[in-house]
Amino acid sequence: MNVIETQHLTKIFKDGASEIHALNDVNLTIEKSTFNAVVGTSGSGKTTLINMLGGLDTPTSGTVTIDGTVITGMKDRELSIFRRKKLGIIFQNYNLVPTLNIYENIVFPVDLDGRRVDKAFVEEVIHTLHLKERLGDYPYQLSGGQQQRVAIARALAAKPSVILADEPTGSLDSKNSQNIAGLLKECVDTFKQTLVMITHNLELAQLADRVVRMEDGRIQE
Ligand SMILES: Nc1ncnc2c1ncn2[C@@H]1O[C@H](COP(=O)(O)OP(=O)(O)OP(=O)(O)O)[C@@H](O)[C@H]1O
Repeated sequence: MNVIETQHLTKIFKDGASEIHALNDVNLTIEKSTFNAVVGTSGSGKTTLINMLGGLDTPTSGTVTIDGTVITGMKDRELSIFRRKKLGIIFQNYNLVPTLNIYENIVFPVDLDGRRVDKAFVEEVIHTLHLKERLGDYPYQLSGGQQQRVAIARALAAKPSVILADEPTGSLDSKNSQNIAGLLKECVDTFKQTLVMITHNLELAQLADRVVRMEDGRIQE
């Protein structure tokens, strides 16, 4: 079953008189419960693609379907509810809530949705991400790498069917990157989640079931 599908997905950025074709007629299907790495040179369209899959930006043309629902053209409110229920997005800038402590940040999306937190699972995530000692702290007290780990924990805690990640281990050392990639892989296998992760790290890409290679806004598998 395909959990993600794009049809003729195109994004053109206008820059003065010139146009940048960041995505060029991308037709991508991603199967449920798979780990997908997106690789490609700088400027090839990876972040633009992830933003479109997460409904964070609107395509110039084409559509995105997630779990059978066409999200393209959805109203903002509808889209943010859909996103909260179905998607875990790990941003490059962590977007933690400054007035909530680390634990509250991690369970925030689940709380917002009025769902029960799976405490045992959240504890495992916290343990793997080495956040146990920091749960009562506030985001400003954490380093960039620690904040990144909180953002990953937050995305996983809600057990979304799709996890979108843009360089989730970008500011971490190689051992921590491997551990976190291992945890993400475990989530894919255990909870049948689907992961689409941009990475420049070829070691991490090797853990993936599929490597999607982008070049000039197109997929070159
Ligand atoms: N908001 C924007 N306005 C104008 N051009 C943009 C915008 N966002 C992206 N672009 C352009 O679209 C192209 C694709 O950018 P994108 O960020 O998707 O690449 P990327 O593969 O993620 O690169 P990197 O690996 O460096 O993060 C680039 O040429 C970029 O300059």
